[in-house]
Amino acid sequence: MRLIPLNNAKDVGLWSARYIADRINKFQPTAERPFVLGLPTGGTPLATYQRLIELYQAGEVSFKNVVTFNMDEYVGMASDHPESYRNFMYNNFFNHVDMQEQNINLLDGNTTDHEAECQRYEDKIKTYGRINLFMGGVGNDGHIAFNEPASSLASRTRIKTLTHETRIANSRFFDGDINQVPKYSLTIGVGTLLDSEEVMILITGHNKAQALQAAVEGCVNHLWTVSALQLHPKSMIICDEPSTQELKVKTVKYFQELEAENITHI
Ligand SMILES: N[C@@H]1[C@@H](O)[C@H](O)[C@@H](COP(=O)(O)O)O[C@@H]1O
Repeated sequence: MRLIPLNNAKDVGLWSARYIADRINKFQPTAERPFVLGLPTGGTPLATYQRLIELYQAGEVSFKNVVTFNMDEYVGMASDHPESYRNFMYNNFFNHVDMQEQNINLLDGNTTDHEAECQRYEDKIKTYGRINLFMGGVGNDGHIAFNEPASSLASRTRIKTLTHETRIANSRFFDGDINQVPKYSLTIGVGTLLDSEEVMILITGHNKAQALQAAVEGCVNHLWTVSALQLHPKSMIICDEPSTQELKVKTVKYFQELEAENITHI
């Protein structure tokens, strides 16, 4: 695992956007051979999306031959609801770059057959071989996508019940009213994420400090699904200073020194 400790959330956005743009450009995607990018929602990746839009406007990257798969979606929320993850993605990213509509993949949380919808998603990913780079965030309780504590680390795309803690955390997007937060989601599984060629997780803010510690210093454990990154051959966490509060000074120093020496360490 590579850990990139940066100063603040803005730097996390700048660094991660530059990394994504460089990966796309190096890949030289074409219509026949697109770059496949996994994407999250949430407050954390907003700075990354903003910076990616700026890079696109500056002509430094194009998304014309990029295919995207989003991590998750609420169940039973109208697709035009301002807080649906579909809307979030169009408002904060897709509408501002040259993504092609047919290259955008989102889970449909309004289907009557959740199992078939999740299988469709898994099958669609397989038609591209695998996801080249999956970007993600993390919940306060260490969940990736909506893989809540005690999710199987071999799980695939499926319906999940959201924990009370996650619903409280996400109620900030619903006028602080937990009753408006959906109870279920469709989410890629931990196994789906681990199948990607590369995984990049963004972690910012002191409220994510325990999750970061579990991911880096803890054992692989289904109670902190982000810890499954330790099983991935090419995973990376980009974090800010407040989120490192629970890490040992020695741990942070170790990773800072690796980055200073520019060693790509996995
Ligand atoms: N399903 C999403 C996750 O993908 C996201 O990582 C998490 C943290 O979001 P934020 O970045 O807003 O803290 O929120 C939700 O639970």
